[in-house]
Amino acid sequence: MTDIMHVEGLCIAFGGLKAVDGVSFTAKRNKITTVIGPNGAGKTTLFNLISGALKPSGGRVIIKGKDVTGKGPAALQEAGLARSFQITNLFFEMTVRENLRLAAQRLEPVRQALLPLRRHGRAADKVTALIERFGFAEKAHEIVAALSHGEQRRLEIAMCLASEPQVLMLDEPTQGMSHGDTEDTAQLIRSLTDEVTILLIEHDIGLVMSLSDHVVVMHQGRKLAEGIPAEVRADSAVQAAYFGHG
Ligand SMILES: Nc1ncnc2c1ncn2[C@@H]1O[C@H](COP(=O)(O)OP(=O)(O)OP(=O)(O)O)[C@@H](O)[C@H]1O
Repeated sequence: MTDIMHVEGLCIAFGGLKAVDGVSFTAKRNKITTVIGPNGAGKTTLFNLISGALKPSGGRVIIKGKDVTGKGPAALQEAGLARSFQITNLFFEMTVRENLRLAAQRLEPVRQALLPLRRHGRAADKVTALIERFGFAEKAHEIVAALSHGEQRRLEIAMCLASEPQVLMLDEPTQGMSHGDTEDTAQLIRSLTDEVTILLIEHDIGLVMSLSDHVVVMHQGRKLAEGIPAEVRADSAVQAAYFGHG
């Protein structure tokens, strides 16, 4: 089965404002689906509905055939969903390795949590693999506060992967990064699709075009268009609403 997540007719209103108004799309396994749209289009609210931070007033979220609509973040994590929160999940006074070790703790049996951290085992192996993959070998023992902003953002993504999710939601993962860091992070995100399905919010249109397999365009709470990057870019309604010309 290539579909891993179905979003069906999600809705929520704040007062009279329909922030997300009947949005549906499907995320394909091991692909990158990117949600774009002008400021206030409803992208973050859509992510909040999918990740369980907000309960929709209508519609459903199905992950691997299971209805997870309105379930809390813990149940969604159980269903295989992880969301990066722009470095707010990091412990700044702990080292890179310690942060990853905490994030990977979920892989250990519950009784293990009561014992001192083990040097070997599934969680420890995962941490070592992530340090390697994310290029932190030389910084594993540095405290997070000493890392650059780009490194902190990358560590946050690595932390999300530590619990071995199947769907990873990233909200503007390269925001505030230098050009070089953006390129490296884009390459890294692309490489992650061999193990995870990615759902992205991104404003940098160059990145959207080069990174996405599928693009969902939102405008005023609704889905305006979807398709492969070249298709949505050529769509006249998208050009008028998003690129500012038609
Ligand atoms: N908790 C809330 N209460 C009231 N209105 C809200 C709330 N959250 C979002 N909104 C409104 O819903 C609309 C959609 O906001 P949202 O943040 O989802 O848009 P966005 O596409 O993510 O925008 P941006 O690109 O600027 O982050 C906006 O008009 C916003 O003001």
